[in-house]
Amino acid sequence: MPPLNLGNQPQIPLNADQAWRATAPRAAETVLFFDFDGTLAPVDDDPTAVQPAPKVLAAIQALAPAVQRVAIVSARPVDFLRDHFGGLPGVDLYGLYGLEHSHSGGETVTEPAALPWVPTMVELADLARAELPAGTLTEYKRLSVALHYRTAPELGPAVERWGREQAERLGLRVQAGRMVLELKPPVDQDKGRVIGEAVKSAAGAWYFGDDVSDIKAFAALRARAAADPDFFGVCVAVANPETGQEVAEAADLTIDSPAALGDFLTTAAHHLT
Ligand SMILES: O=P(O)(O)OC[C@H]1O[C@H](O[C@H]2O[C@H](CO)[C@@H](O)[C@H](O)[C@H]2O)[C@H](O)[C@@H](O)[C@@H]1O
Repeated sequence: MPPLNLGNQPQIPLNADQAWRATAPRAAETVLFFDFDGTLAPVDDDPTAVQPAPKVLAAIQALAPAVQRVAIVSARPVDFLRDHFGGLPGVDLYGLYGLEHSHSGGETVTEPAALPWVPTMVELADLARAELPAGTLTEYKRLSVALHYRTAPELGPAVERWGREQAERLGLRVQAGRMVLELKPPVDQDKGRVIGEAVKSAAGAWYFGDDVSDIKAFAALRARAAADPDFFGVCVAVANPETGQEVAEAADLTIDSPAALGDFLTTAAHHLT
């Protein structure tokens, strides 16, 4: 396991085992955050077909009682996340980059400032299906629209151009991702803000992610650690051929794949339970 670059935290580089040992005494005040696609679940051409990697659900179930909170922080809607994690007690769900959230199986709360944008997203999804070339996939998510080109990468530049023009026309924000461009309401919410808020009362946190939107979450952990030398934060990248290098450069540690993350979390459960 490569050494961790923990920035302003411990004075010596740690490997993953040492980082879990450093987490153990503060486990009850530590939050474990996970991105979903590409992190907990391997990428698939069909966004509706993905499932968490083997061992992931069992490891999260084992870890949840040992830590302050487990939270999934995703661009997917909360309903989608609930279908995959709803049966796990004590897991909080943040969907649509935090525009929706549900805590410990409770009702889904939507950011009120985003709600007026639902009709715009309906219109945008219809237009995308009508105007974008065959081979692209339009994913309507109520408060955002994702324009996919994974099965036709050569269409990426055209999709990017069309999406950015529509964002300009409709006053939306864009979020680039892995073979996808996403259009979102102009509301100040993202994974960094979710994490910044959620770690206020924590003594430590781990964040696992694979995409550029996860780098803001890493930055939020770094900011929390910079403000409090006792806070122990670890940023973990999950490798991939698209955004992997950029995300790994921002992380303390890189894991090979969602399947390898299943093994990694299973080992972590032995450290914390
Ligand atoms: O924040 P995340 O949980 O990582 O969600 C990011 C996007 O994930 C999904 O798209 C990605 O995964 C798909 C399924 O493996 C894949 O086909 C696609 O190419 C990836 O970009 C999801 O469909 C998007 O809505 C999310 O924005």
